[in-house]
Amino acid sequence: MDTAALLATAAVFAAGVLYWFIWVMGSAEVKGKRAVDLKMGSITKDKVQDKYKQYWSFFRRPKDTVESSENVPAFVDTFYNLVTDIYEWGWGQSFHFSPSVPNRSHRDATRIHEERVVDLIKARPGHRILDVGCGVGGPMRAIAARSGSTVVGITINEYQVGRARSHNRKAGLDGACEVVCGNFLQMSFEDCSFDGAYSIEATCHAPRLEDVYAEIYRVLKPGGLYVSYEWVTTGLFRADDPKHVETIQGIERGDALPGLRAQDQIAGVARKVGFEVVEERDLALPPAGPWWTRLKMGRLAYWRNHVLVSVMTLLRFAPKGVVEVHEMLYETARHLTHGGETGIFTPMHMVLCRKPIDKASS
Ligand SMILES: C=C(CC[C@@H](C)[C@H]1CC[C@H]2C3=CC[C@H]4[C@H](C)[C@@H](O)CC[C@]4(C)[C@H]3CC[C@]12C)C(C)C
Ligand SMILES: C[S@@+](CC[C@H](N)C(=O)[O-])C[C@H]1O[C@@H](n2cnc3c(N)ncnc32)[C@H](O)[C@@H]1O
Repeated sequence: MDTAALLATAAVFAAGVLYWFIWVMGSAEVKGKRAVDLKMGSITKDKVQDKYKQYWSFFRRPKDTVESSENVPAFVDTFYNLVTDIYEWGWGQSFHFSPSVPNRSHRDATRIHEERVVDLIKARPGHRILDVGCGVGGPMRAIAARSGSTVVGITINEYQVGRARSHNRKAGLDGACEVVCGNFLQMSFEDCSFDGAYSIEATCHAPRLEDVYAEIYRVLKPGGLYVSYEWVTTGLFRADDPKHVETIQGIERGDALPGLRAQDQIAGVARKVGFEVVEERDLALPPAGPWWTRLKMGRLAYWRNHVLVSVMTLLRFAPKGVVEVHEMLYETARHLTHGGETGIFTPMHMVLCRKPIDKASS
């Protein structure tokens, strides 16, 4: 091949890559995602690698030390600085799973799973509802819109607060949705100040579940309902099966969890802090459609995203650590899928609780 032909081939190839790059970004924008905006939360380029290493060294430390429990909220905050943009970009504004629904889109299935909360806690106009661990507010907006209630969300991550407020404004729901930055283990809200509360796949980050449940109990009005979708191991999990252990530890490490609890512990914790348990059920069990199929179907997209984040890192649109964080999430998706397929793990063990009517705070 002579030089001219070589140059022409190279030019065609470069144009192809550029066209593909623009197409990927364009299609992501059409779906409402922000392909060019992988800033990694509030972390600057140079700090991403350090934070990422810090995150891993934390999760490799021996478990159950008092010191690590105290540090959990700070590391969870670091984790969300690392993953929030990728989550939003690759999953949407709701950071949770949902049972798949035949002939319905992921978006619909997500909304259905969120709106179920409205019926469970009987949220209605005039109510003030607490969203414990609100992320960037996908569930909050769906629940406020559906119920006519006012929803107040709390998240430990400052970056998510900004994202959630901006989404609330764009959705015209900033009058109905409020977002505060804080630790759900020590909330600044008044005793008995909420008519209802919910947490969607968030309390799994608490080192001791009783601490967050006790706080929710405190801020609920007597008679108020609280529902939680909990991440737990099921009765099928065998601690003496190395593959089970690898999967569960993979889920814990890749999702910043201090340790998954067993399904049969949840109601006991709720009762211990004073709640009446109204209902308890794994929403992932049949006839519910599998929640993990959405993760499985994304293999091609993961590869595309990997190329995209690599190119963006190369062009310095994204900080260095993004590629590694993306790889870590890919690995986590594998563990989550295995957890779902084997049935040893569920992200939607639902527990519905009531604060007894004759009790004031604590
Ligand atoms: C409740 C929690 C988060 C649950 C899920 C929202 C996220 C768990 C794993 C995440 C993802 C895994 C693979 C990513 C993929 C490699 C990337 O290309 C696009 C984004 C992913 C699909 C990402 C999206 C969010 C999750 C599904 C935990 C933290 C308690
Ligand atoms: C997986 S996300 C779920 C977000 C939201 N519920 C949703 O479904 O989109 C978990 C959320 O819990 C929040 N969180 C974890 N630990 C927290 C803590 N100690 N205090 C406040 N928020 C916390 C995280 O910041 C994040 O917003």
